Amino acid sequence: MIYPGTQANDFSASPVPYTKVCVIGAGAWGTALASVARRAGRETALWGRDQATVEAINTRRENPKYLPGIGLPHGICATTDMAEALDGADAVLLVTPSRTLRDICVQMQPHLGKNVPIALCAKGIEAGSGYLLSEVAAQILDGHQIGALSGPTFATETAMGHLTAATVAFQFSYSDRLDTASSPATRLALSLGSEFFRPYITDDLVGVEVSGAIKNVIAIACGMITGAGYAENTRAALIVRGMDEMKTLADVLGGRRETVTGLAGAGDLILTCSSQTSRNMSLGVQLGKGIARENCFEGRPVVVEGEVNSISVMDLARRMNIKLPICESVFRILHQGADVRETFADVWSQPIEGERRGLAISIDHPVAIAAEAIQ
Ligand SMILES: NC(=O)C1=CN([C@@H]2O[C@H](COP(=O)(O)OP(=O)(O)OC[C@H]3O[C@@H](n4cnc5c(N)ncnc54)[C@H](OP(=O)(O)O)[C@@H]3O)[C@@H](O)[C@H]2O)C=CC1
Ligand SMILES: O=C(CO)COP(=O)(O)O
Repeated sequence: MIYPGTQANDFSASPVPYTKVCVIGAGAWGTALASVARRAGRETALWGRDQATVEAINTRRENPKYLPGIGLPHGICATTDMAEALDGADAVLLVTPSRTLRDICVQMQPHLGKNVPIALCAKGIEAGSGYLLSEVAAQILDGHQIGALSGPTFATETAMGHLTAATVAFQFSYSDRLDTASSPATRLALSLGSEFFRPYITDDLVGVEVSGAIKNVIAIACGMITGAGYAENTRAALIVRGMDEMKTLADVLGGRRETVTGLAGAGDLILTCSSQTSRNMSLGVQLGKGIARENCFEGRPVVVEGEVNSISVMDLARRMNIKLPICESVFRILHQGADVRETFADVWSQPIEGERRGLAISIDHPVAIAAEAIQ
């Protein structure tokens, strides 16, 4: 039955998969996504700046630097030549860390085919400007549709072929079935989907990007309280209140709260706030135990997006005049030398408020009332 105001799927307007997917960035996630594209049957190019890594991928089907010991599928063409990688590509996945995005877009721009869509796979907000990554890319790559791919996706697991789901977000209209079929979200989902990888689609790019940027900061917070000896109840509370911070930022930037409850928000929080495979959670645990930053990860440089993004998220929150207490705590501990236990105790004793923000409830916390009564 078709209900009034709804439309049946129009299978006559079938989406067409892309022919050649180019992945920019041969780190852990870029290499895993190249495997996803290849396993889905796409012609797949992988651009990396490190000659030794590129050679190892082409000759040994392994990325020894970022995914040691994990076999890659046949047929990924890795190269250090940006022009060669992008030649003939009709879809691009951009997978270098968020701080490199502006530079990489500038490098890509002369070699991109007309109208080729770009899905951003890094998680973050630009430092200094407070722009979403899609805003940065749109400033440089005029004429290209910009979207995102995000979700609960540890690169090692995806590369090994463990079942993984993610969200592909490009702006389009759900109400127009032709638009839906031709949207890059639909076409990219079709291009990457396989028995190992299940993409979902959405038009809420802002909700997906905000979720990805904040979840890394919340994962650091969960690591910090775990390392400092708090229990599971506390971590669960932080995950859910962290999700509220995502909803609040998504709301003011024009995203949808419901997106935050999906794979890119709740899904990624559940994954990265529960496992020390997450670099963000792992950094938090080490800091919570009192290990100095320079000694975390045994001194190896490791991309921890939440570390720098705690600064950009707070800059954006101040500009939008909203409060994000957990993100602010992480910022104060990481960048202002605040103490882990004192900072989270402070969050815990804030005035009691409605679980959904905006409700007109604000009463002193019982801890504060009890302290006053004793005096
Ligand atoms: N790893 C994961 O499980 C997931 C990661 N992500 C996101 O993907 C993004 C990339 O992370 P990930 O792949 O894990 O990072 P890695 O640390 O594994 O790899 C980073 C890659 O970026 C390259 N790189 C660094 N700086 C530059 C630069 N200035 N110009 C060009 N290339 C550069 C590195 O090259 P080189 O080796 O030469 O330094 C390396 O290939 C992050 O935003 C992360 O949050 C998202 C989902 C899952
Ligand atoms: O984003 C990720 C999984 O979805 C990877 O998380 P980390 O960067 O914390 O390792």
